Amino acid sequence: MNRIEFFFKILGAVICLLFISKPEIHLMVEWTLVAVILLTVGIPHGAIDHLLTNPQLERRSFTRFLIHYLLLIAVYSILWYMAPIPALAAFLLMSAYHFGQSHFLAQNQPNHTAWAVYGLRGGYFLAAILCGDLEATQEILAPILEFELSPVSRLLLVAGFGFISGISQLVFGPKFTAIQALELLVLGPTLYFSPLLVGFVVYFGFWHSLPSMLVEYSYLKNLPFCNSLGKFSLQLLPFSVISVIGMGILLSVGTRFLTGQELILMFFVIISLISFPHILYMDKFLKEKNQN
Ligand SMILES: CC1=C(/C=C/C(C)=C/C=C/C(C)=C/C=C/C=C(C)/C=C/C=C(C)/C=C/C2=C(C)CCCC2(C)C)C(C)(C)CCC1
Repeated sequence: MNRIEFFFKILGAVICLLFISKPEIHLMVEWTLVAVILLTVGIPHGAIDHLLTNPQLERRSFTRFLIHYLLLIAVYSILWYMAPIPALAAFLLMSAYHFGQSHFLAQNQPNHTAWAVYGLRGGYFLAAILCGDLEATQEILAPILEFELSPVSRLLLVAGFGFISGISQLVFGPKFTAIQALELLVLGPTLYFSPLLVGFVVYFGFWHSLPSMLVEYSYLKNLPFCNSLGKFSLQLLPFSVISVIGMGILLSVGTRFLTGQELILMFFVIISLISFPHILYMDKFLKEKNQN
């Protein structure tokens, strides 16, 4: 594991432990953490999908890429509008796969079983984040979905996911690394006991976005316009800024009509919209460049 990645994963674990041991930490600190991680790695890691498709895109192919990207966002927005529960289910399933994928960035995985191994691994960590602070998850989802889960069943659900995820890797590969075993045994419970947004943003930032961004950098760093960290960061900027401005406008319109919890749901819906094309492009990129 890269030293930068290692440092931020340790930092992430420390942040979670701090919030677990001092639940009275002010909500403002939690939101600042969310904002900092999203703005520095969360949003930018998806903002160079065009370069991953083809670093030397000509004008025509770039326009085709943009239209395709925006069409996918539009189709998924319609699904959210017409059928929010299936849209949510699709979001959870694709997030599980996408998050799981980033636990295997350095390993080759035979294609026909990869979806199960990735989906179960990401599903385990997502389940730990969502079930660990179920009250907060329920509050956010309340405008579209009401559900109950007893404390025992949530624990069984998360443990079951973790167990099947471990078994699936033992059966289908790739070979377990010490880090992966540690993540299954230590990261899962840590996320389970963390407050919802802290667990989510730490995992999303340091276990998904940062490692993905490092893979993107190592792919692009031989090209003249990306051959230093400064130039790479410049490439991340345009679409990150456009996305942040777009999200800001939508959320500030939302503040006029929506309650606090509804706004948080709206925020996740917006994230799901930009994540849909990103997940497809990233999957293609990783399969071609990294994972066979
Ligand atoms: C390129 C481009 C662009 C940009 C892009 C970007 C910037 C992207 C990004 C991307 C991204 C940034 C992605 C992300 C992803 C994420 C995810 C995948 C997530 C998931 C999550 C979840 C799953 C959640 C869950 C939950 C919680 C946590 C709580 C509450 C409840 C719920 C369930 C919601 C634009 C559009 C401008 C234009 C065109 C081109």
